Amino acid sequence: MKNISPDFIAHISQQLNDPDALQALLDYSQKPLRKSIRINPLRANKEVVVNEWQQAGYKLDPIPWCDDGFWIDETYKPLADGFGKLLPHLAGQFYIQESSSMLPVSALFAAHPDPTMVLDVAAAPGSKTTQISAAMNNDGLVVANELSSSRLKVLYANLERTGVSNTILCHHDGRQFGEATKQTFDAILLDAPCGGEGTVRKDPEALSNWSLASVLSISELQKELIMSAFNALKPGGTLVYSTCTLSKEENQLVCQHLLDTHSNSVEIFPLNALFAGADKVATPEGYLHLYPHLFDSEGFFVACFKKKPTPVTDKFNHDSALSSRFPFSPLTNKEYQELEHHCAALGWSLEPHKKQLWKRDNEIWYFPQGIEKLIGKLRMSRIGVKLAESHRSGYRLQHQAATTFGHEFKQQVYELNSQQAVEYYQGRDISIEKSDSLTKGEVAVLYQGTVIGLAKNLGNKLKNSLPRNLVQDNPFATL
Ligand SMILES: C[S@@+](CC[C@H](N)C(=O)[O-])C[C@H]1O[C@@H](n2cnc3c(N)ncnc32)[C@H](O)[C@@H]1O
Repeated sequence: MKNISPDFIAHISQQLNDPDALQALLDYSQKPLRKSIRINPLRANKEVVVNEWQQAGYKLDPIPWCDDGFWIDETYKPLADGFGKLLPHLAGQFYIQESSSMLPVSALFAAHPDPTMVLDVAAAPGSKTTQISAAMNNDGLVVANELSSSRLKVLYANLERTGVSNTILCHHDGRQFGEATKQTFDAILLDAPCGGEGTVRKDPEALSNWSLASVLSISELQKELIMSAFNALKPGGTLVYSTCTLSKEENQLVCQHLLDTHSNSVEIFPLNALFAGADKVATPEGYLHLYPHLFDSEGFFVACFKKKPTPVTDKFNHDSALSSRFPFSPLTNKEYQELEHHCAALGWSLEPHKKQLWKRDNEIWYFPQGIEKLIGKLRMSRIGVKLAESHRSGYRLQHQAATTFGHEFKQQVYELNSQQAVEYYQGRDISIEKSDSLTKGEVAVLYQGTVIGLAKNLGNKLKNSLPRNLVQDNPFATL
């Protein structure tokens, strides 16, 4: 039995104003949450992954608001705990993501189908950043920001695992963007820090210490964050505000604060028709307010706004730069040609990426398109993908070069079977039959057609090049 504070029940009962809905909410709060995944088109083919799950005895039910999202029907076979250690998950073929959490990004792309510069204000652990990058097919640029340093590391690990290459990681307070990068982004997601009232099915203690004082206090932060995000939006841009909480104080009233303050320049983009059945959870304003019992999910709130395309009077006069240091420079022609020559051994042409290659000391990096517009404005913790390091003996490709661009390699690729892939993730070398199609040196290793990393072909074995921090204790191959 979940421990739900009577103060919360009294508060939400007033807002719901419907005894049957309250009872349904309390009943569903006691039920375990059904699990869901989002297939990652950057690393996998949807049909192949769905087929794999079906072969393993699971039914996957499509989530109506996300083309790549599925609920896992465990009726016939319960899922093992820790299925994050499953090879296709380690390979980034899917992301374990609660169904309602897929909604904000769907709303953002419905309102703004082709953004080139996106800001994710509160991004860790990265379920929505990875969803955004997948929807952009890794093109354009996403600033993924997170205030907490420990959560920033998890965010980076998830971007790395899922083959995302178009992000800049930042570690700012989200309230700084409005001044540092005013009118810069086509689209902004503010998946705000919140009271988490909608998460009780997953976290039994989420509602045990509820207090109105803490709801009101966090709503002040949310108001500052939404105002800052709106200022960072280009005219004509789209802002999505979302939370996993239920009280109006953290949802509708935060949105109302934006509407009241910017009444001349903001309009609501209604979400009533976002997916079949959306009207069932739509508020009179056109926001979506999912109580857990309505779609058998977590509780969630999503609102979408457009900044009117007319010029707006801006109360800020100057961008207030958060950094001026940028220790990178573009590659010289000679450096580019040397690296191109090295990559040719893998049948990989760097030509399409030429303008996005930068260097710092002996490191070569691939940066997202549009980075120039942000240089000097933000302190960037990590940009794009580290491709290679130069050493006296020549270049050495890095793990992420393979996981991000490995699908472009035409030679020196080796498909591992399940047992070999398990050994690869355990950090072990892999014995192979001598292969005529491989020369000695760098090889990209694949699992189920997805490049999972690099190895060095020594003839009868592949020497493992998986970075130490990615080595796993108990990876497993079958569901
Ligand atoms: C709801 S979670 C974000 C979940 C994430 N969008 C996802 O889908 O994986 C909110 C995040 O906001 C971060 N946060 C809290 N205060 C912040 C602030 N002032 N600026 C930026 N991020 C903040 C928290 O550390 C937390 O990671």
